[in-house]
Amino acid sequence: MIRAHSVESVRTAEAAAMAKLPEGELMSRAAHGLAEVAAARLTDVEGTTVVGLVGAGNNGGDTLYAIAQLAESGFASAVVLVPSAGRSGVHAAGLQAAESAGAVVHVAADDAQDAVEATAEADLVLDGIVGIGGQPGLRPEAARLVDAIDDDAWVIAVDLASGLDPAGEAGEDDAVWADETVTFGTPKPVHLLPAGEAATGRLTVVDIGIEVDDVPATVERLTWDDVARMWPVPDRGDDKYSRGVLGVVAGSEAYPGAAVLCSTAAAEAGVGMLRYVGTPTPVALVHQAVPEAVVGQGRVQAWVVGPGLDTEADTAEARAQLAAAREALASDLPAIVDAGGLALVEGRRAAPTVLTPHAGELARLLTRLESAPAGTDDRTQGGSGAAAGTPGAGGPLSGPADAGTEVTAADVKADPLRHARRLAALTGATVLLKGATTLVVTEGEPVRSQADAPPWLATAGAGDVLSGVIGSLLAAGLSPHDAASLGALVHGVSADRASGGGPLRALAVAHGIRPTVRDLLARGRSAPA
Ligand SMILES: NC(=O)C1=CN([C@@H]2O[C@H](COP(=O)(O)OP(=O)(O)OC[C@H]3O[C@@H](n4cnc5c(N)ncnc54)[C@H](O)[C@@H]3O)[C@@H](O)[C@H]2O)[C@@H](O)CC1
Ligand SMILES: [K+]
Repeated sequence: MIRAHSVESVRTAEAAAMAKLPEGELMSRAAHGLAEVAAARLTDVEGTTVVGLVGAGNNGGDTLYAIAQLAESGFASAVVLVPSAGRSGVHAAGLQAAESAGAVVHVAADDAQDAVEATAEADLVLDGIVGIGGQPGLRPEAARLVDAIDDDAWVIAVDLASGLDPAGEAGEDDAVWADETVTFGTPKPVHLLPAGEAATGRLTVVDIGIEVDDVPATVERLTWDDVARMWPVPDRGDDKYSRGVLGVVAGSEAYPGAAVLCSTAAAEAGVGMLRYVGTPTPVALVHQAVPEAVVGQGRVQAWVVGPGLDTEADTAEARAQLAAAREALASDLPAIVDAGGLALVEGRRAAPTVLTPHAGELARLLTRLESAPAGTDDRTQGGSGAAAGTPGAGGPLSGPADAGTEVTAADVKADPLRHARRLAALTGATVLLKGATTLVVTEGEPVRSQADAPPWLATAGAGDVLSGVIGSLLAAGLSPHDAASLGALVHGVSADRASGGGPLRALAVAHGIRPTVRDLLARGRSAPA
């Protein structure tokens, strides 16, 4: 698991480490690690010239010491001092070290053109304008230099790409776009969240000796090695019932394929037994594709409600299926609710719940639930009461200003984490927000952020497959938070393997789940203890 810590936690851990170490030791370790990565990349890109863009804080200090080391190693090295105060505005000892080692110093405030040219000529750029002390956005003097960076240059962000919000909450267009980020001690939230991940590029963490193992993370990412630890593996005493029976209420005459995709994925994920509830056409198709499925209601341990469900259909069979969906939602069993099922969500369920909207569905659901007058839904039923009867309240970022106003898909895309948190606060559910980076948000837990899938996965039916995988994990007893994030990981890896760099079909992703889980489990068995 990759764990990212808040700026506040990092500063506390740094202060504790600094108290035990000689002055300057942490910065020296950071700069040394940074210089080693920079030297390796200069060799990779057959470059000879490196320039460090140096801001006013310790991020600039790291950069100055790294440039000093690179200059001593024989690379043509320069620094561009960004602050308007020039030499007196940057880390003094770092500047002295860089100059003594032979680095050329350009002061942007004294000769802007000279600074721009030096930046444009570099094969490798170290972005040391701001780190965790930075406000989002770039000031004009910094932006001018960043614009001058050659398209072919390799850009290493020091700690984080300058201009990004270190917390990864606010999106920011005006930021450095790095090929790689070298961070210190632990990843920061910005590195793993949609607002910053793309501009972060490849992430390397340099160990500088700060202790964060016991500090709660703000953002987490499951990795391949977590699968063996978390996946429900049967033992000799298990039978199909003890392993988990999943009920699937999915598909319709209009969208029969969703039932096939969801049920196939659940079977591929190794569910103990599958009960399918649907209308005649999807029933016939599920029989063919998943002969082990049992049709009709019965005892289950968890439900999938909604893929391909047509809430407008008005035949007797469709009404019966819809009644089964409502019954499942009203039950005290874990449920994952997707697509058509989201229209049936009225507020809090008492039981563990995963909601899996895309941006448009999240927007519609928030708009509907937040505009519902207090007391008209079952929001108070068995919940913790944090948001009971008070639409929009309770979440750290949701407030009265948000309540009752229409939310659009564009709003959600611009600020996905905040909106996912709002829905989690409102429903008490785990919210899995689909996107290039999938967010899994549960109140009181670190956000899980998964980016395992190729863009080819943006294809019809992919969500039906995901809900089948997550449903099988809920039926096996995983928590909604673990089921959603582990499901997203395995779904993404299966998609990556099935794609192999080319087009992808949802059915191929579903059929890839079984070998993907097998290989990830085998990887866990062969990993050193
Ligand atoms: N504290 C420590 O012991 C360590 C800190 N390290 C480095 O120190 C960094 C944090 O240092 P600081 O707290 O000095 O903060 P920063 O270096 O991130 O920068 C803060 C300075 O930048 C200015 N600034 C803020 N936003 C700006 C913007 N948008 N554009 C231009 N200037 C802006 C502020 O006026 C302030 O002077 C970390 O990111 C890391 O690189 C490392 O050396 C490891 C050890
Ligand atoms: K930086």
